[in-house]
Amino acid sequence: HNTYPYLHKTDTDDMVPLVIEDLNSYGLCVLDNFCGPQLGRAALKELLCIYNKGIFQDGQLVAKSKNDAQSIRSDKIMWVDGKEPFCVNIGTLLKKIDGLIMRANKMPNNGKLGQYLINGRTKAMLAVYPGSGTHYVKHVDNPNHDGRCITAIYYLNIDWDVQKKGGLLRIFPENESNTVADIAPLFDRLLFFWSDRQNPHEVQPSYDTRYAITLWYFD
Ligand SMILES: O=C(O)CNC(=O)c1n[nH]c2ccccc2c1=O
Ligand SMILES: [Fe+2]
Repeated sequence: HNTYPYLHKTDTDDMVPLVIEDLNSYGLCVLDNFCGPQLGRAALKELLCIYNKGIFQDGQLVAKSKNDAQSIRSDKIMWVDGKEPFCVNIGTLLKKIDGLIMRANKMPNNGKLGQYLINGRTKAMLAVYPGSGTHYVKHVDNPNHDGRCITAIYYLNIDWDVQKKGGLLRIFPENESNTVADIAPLFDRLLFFWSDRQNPHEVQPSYDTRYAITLWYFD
């Protein structure tokens, strides 16, 4: 597989053209250094604090082992709206992502993005893959027109080395049969992709604890 030349270092202060260009060309967009290490680390700290309170939901049931007592659980999640007192920095991060998506959606000549009128989003889903091979099987986020049009994932993994820790997100764009998009879940990286059948994707087995915050935008 060859992979996409879509990786952007966002030193330019206006990311809107990048988002429009890449969503139209590749159906996905990767923005690095999205909000800077300060806010990124503050958001990670809040996520860790919530996670260590043990209030995340149990991980998804992936495979029942032989005896029912154990079952392999995968990603653990928790939904927040970002206004909670323990999510101040996560809330600031979410506002930045909302602002970018809304500006891109309103921009004239924004191609396919103009076909949507984004008028809301889900709460933020905090997701932790606890390592030891936890993964997410190949799937489509919105296979049956539930209204979600764009998936936004913000990664918080400092010093993440995919060679050692796995946890790669692999997207299989439907109209690119021999091309995949391999996205490492790097700290302060923001990813957008169309949520529908255009983008089947999988989270490959992770061998360290892997943190992400996901939003789905509705039209
Ligand atoms: O973390 C990633 O890189 C990609 N992650 C996903 O595609 C993904 N997609 N759909 C979900 C639904 C419920 C709980 C977790 C998930 C989830 O991690
Ligand atoms: Fe997904």
